Amino acid sequence: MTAMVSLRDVSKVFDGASGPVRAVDGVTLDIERGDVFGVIGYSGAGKSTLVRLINALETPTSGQVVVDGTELTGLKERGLRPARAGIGFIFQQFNLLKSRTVAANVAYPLKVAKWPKAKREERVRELLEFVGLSDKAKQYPDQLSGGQKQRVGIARALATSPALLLADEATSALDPETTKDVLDLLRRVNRELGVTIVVITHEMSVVSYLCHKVAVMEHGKVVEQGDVYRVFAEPEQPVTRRFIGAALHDRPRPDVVARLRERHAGRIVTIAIRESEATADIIVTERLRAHGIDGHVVFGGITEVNSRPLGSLTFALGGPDAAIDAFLADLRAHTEVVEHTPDGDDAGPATKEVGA
Ligand SMILES: Nc1ncnc2c1ncn2[C@@H]1O[C@H](COP(=O)(O)OP(=O)(O)OP(=O)(O)O)[C@@H](O)[C@H]1O
Repeated sequence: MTAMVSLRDVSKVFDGASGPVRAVDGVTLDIERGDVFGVIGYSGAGKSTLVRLINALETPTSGQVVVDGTELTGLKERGLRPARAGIGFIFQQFNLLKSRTVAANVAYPLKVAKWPKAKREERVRELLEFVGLSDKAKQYPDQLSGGQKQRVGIARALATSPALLLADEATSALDPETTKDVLDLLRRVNRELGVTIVVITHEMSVVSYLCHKVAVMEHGKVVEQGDVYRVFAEPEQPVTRRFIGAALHDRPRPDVVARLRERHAGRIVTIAIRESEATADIIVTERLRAHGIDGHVVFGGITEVNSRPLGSLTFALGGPDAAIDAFLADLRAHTEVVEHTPDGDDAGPATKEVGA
């Protein structure tokens, strides 16, 4: 089966005030059917332009864009219309019609598509039930909370049963609790309705909660892409590491290490917890006992990335140095271990096999 979205060496150049701007620069990627695909990057990285190329609101300067088997490149306005109709869109600012009720907002694309009234009403009922807003049908957008407005936005985007849903910063205007509700709804859209979702975001937490795959953008280029867990566990690019550092608060920063050292006697060591070491706490506890040394957790956390555990735990270790060295060598055969020494971080011998 072909990919839902396929970009081949796609570039978009705008005429900026001070010369041409390569908003998207030679991007090649495939978004498979049924995936939730995240596109992450800082402001100006080219994310919005990339989505606008996928839904044919922009035409590429060069390269090829294929959506659901249709090559968009070269199509005229009339040819683009059916392609756009197969794509749902949700926005940061919801873009609801204030003067119309919730039901009328959801019905709007069906009206445009000339559905008969009775069919429209039935579909709206079904959609409002799916997003949990059946009781709000007659209310107006201003009477709803941000999360409820985005639910209406999602219902409206799904009205004509698109195979692809594009979400551009869809949760950026929401608080964390509401964000989680909306992300849970998007998960259901993907799992229960089989809709492929492309999520544009600057928040790594959104990617780790919702996405299967991720592409990291910087200066118009995709600098890294792949399985979300792999990218989180083994980031290759500095920009990716910065995003992950902001999402995982489990690795102590230098100032935190300095405070830990003041508070705790012994050697301070951070141990990575990966899915391959799902029982890492047991391994650590067992090895501590086997080597006859003391250790207690002083910092860290384990989070879920794509529903799999990832994080790290920092220990203060006490006992004879030789025993601690043997313990660290032992653990390094299983996972990444960093010792925070007064001279800086020591990741151990370069030949260690990380995550083996
Ligand atoms: N119509 C346009 N004309 C000129 N320059 C543009 C146009 N649209 C985007 N750009 C420029 O292209 C670059 C990428 O913009 P884009 O909006 O795609 O980035 P982004 O990653 O979505 O950022 P943000 O999250 O701030 O929207 C920016 O430098 C932007 O100024």
